[in-house]
Amino acid sequence: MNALTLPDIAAQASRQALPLDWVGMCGIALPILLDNQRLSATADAGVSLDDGTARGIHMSRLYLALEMLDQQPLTPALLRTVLQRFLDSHEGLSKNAYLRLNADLLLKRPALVSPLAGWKSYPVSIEAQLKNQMFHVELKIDVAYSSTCPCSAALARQLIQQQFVDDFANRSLQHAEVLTWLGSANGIVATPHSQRSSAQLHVHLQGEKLPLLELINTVEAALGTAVQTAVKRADEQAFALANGQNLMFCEDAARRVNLALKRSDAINAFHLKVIHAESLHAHDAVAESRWTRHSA
Ligand SMILES: Nc1nc2c(ncn2[C@@H]2O[C@H](COP(=O)(O)OP(=O)(O)OP(=O)(O)O)[C@@H](O)[C@H]2O)c(=O)[nH]1
Repeated sequence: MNALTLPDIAAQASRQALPLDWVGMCGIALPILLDNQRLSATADAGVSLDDGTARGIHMSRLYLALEMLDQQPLTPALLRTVLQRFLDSHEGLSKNAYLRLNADLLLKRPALVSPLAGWKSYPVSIEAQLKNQMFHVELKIDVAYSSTCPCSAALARQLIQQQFVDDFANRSLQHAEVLTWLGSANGIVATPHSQRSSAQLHVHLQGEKLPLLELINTVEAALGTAVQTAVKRADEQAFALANGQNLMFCEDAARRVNLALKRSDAINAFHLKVIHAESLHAHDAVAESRWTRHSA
């Protein structure tokens, strides 16, 4: 069959002359090269349809422009090139172009004490747009960590003191006896609650890098008790100590991450949300913080 005989509905005039903000495809399977890894990603690719009289955009042209992404390491410059190709292939139809890539970054993380390591997955989303000829990139990353409630720790300590008074009242203290008591269930009659928590980062970037690893490391260092991978008992004990030295409310976590992100040159603005999935409640404790760099 001759290609010229194929009907082209997209080229027809629209019955309702109305521009659209975003038209494209969501969930396109795509391998991307990120931080020296080939990742299985999904892409949402779209353009604005500014010519309200045109029936449709040309989906295949967006789809084919994505081919560049499976051949070259992902950078802001490459994202911009892809978006420009979206617009070049829709001349007269579209002014704005959008691309969102979703993937799980896998990082090998060492154990705290033992010579072991394991893989940890970080959901990331990279959103780029070329809008009114302005290009910008945003990153979304989720970082899992552990948080122990400082209030619960103080309440537990009070109960342990009370137990000590009950067990040792009006007695002369013997070092060995106290040591044995400390190692018994009475020596830790109450434990503070801790929870798996999540820092959700939404970062507006500046510069020519996609600093995923740098951001994840910065946030994990600021929070202090990242979720672990391979764990032997020695690692679990080190983790218990780290948590005991790192008590935090969700407000503390949000402030720490805020201060750490502000120090990064790669960031122009951010919105962060920390979620402590409480074991005390069936609901979560949540704190959010926003910041924008004001250039001098
Ligand atoms: N615009 C549009 N296209 C759709 C939609 N759903 C499926 N498609 C199909 O996407 C396919 C690719 O469209 P085009 O990019 O215009 O394909 P083409 O006309 O062969 O390619 P060009 O010659 O480059 O325009 C067509 O077969 C459309 O039918 C939709 O909701 N909107």
